[in-house]
Amino acid sequence: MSMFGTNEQFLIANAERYKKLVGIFKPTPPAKKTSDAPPSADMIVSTRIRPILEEELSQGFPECVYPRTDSNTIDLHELKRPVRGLPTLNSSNFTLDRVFGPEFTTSQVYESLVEPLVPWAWGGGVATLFAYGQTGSGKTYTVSGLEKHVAEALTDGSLEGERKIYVSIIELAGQTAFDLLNSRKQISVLEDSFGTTQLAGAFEHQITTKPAFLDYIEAAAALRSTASTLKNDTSSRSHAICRIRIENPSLPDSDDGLLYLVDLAGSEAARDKTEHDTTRMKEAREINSSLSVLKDCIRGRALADLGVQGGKIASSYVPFRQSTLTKTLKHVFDPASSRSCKTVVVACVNPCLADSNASKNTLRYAEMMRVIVPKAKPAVYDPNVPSSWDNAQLREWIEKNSGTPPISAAILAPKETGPQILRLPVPEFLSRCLKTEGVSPEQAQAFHSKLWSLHVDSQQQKRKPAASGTTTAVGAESFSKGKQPGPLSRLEMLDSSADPEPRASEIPFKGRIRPGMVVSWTPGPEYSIFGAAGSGSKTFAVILSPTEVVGERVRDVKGVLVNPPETGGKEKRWLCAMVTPAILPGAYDISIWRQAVVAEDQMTGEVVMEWDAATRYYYLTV
Ligand SMILES: Nc1ncnc2c1ncn2[C@@H]1O[C@H](COP(=O)(O)OP(=O)(O)OP(=O)(O)O)[C@@H](O)[C@H]1O
Repeated sequence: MSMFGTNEQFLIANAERYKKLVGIFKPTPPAKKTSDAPPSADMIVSTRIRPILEEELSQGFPECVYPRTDSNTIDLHELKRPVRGLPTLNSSNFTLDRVFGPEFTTSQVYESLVEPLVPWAWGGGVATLFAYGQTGSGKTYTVSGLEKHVAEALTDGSLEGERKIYVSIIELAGQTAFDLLNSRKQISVLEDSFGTTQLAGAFEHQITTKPAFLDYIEAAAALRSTASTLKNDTSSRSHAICRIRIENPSLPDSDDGLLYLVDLAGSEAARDKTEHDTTRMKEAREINSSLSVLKDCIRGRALADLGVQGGKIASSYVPFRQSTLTKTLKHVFDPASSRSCKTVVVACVNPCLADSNASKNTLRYAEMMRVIVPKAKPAVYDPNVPSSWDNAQLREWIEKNSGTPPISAAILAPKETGPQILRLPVPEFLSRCLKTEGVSPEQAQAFHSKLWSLHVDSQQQKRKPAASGTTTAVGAESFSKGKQPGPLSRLEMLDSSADPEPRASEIPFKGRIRPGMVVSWTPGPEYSIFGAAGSGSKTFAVILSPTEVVGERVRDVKGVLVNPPETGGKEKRWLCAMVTPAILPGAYDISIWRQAVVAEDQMTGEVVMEWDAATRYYYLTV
């Protein structure tokens, strides 16, 4: 009996005819939508086709994928078995941002895709590489090779400044995670009540030299493959996540840089794995669903980033809570973390004709992940719209607006345009400012806020219908002058947290606290995490009600009773909903179900927030 199934026998028997048909194949142009527009600069979807292996060649299978030499399009040919007559060719093509054929080395792939991610993470950004594809398509080969190059780049002293580097490597199978740098100990992926994903129990190891780094990478790989042999090939059915955290000791308050290298679970079972027991099928379903959520998250995040860059804000939804994988990668996907991200996807393809179906699915999935930048008309220069500035215009603005001493524009923006400087990770922006002699961290921070508030204002202006006038809180302004609200301002009032009381500003805010008022507050130790989270140090909350009217069993976000029976305190306390920073710097969300108890003593002032229907976020009104 042959070791091959009927389809494989058919392919081997018709290999010569197949090759002849491929030889005379006339390529058709790829679909317009995918080939014309430029890809997003911060999101690259590529494919790597591994060489056909000796074993596959000796079995007599031809190759099925053919990169075109003049474009990023790949042709994939299958042999169709007709009801009668000779087999015919069934061809499809796929266009991606970059294509690496079998002749490309891992070094070349690194230079093209990953090298730019390293200084990005070093500067405080978030960078992620995902490799996925069918079992045996070269994911591990690719990721482990790339990890070695990353280890080299991070430790060879070529990057500027001092950093502390920490690495952790975990494996994720379904809902379960294992620490690959701690004897594969099981750890838990939890999202605490503050929305922070915790890899409870995962070790982080500080790295100072390349050999130490490589030792960790190898130890993790060895552990993964031993576990795999013992447990029936688990490696291809789990995700491996190598997380490198980069701390900048000179900016202790800034976000750490993050570089993730992710070797994803095989997208489908290999051809020769036939045992489809229920556990296996359940696993396969889980993997498929996590890969599908991942695709939506990658696309959603890339679209949201395009919006930040000054383009039209695409309505995008990032369903990162829907799978453990994307929850673990919360920093990459959470729209509430306004971090600058770069993402690279490598779709690994096995070129063997017998696996053409899996390869087709891999390439199709890759194509779906691609985000095409809509062809925009070049922005017309406007001094109040940072996203319309070229490098010279940006530099001029920096020199004039950065205070004393003026921040060197040549150091802050050697070649960046307005949209590019807005995308720069905040720590990198601040580090560059601090290179000008005499500039203090406060000046750098204030200057960053100045640029961003100009940007956010210009975006709001663009979205405001002309009739509604200025962006100031109309309610507050007209009432404080003692005017009765006109029909227009009453309408706007409904979108603003401004006090409806005409002479509100004459009364200190603590004398007129009411549901819906937004206050700034300094969280006590019990909610200290709110102070640390988000952009900047300000924390805001929306008043819901006095605590004493709340039922006895109601609990806050920490699980603490809001109105315990034994309270006899005189201090006035209010139940509040948290205000959390949204993806656009300067924009906020109200987390109505994330509630905290705020004592009046902790409140430092009223702030006015305004709802913007176009972006679906709240903004502070000055
Ligand atoms: N670019 C390449 N050049 C040479 N050999 C390669 C290349 N890519 C992969 N291989 C070889 O192909 C085989 C399968 O690769 P690899 O183990 O990386 O696949 P995988 O997708 O990670 O599989 P799994 O999901 O089962 O872990 C290995 O023997 C590997 O050495």
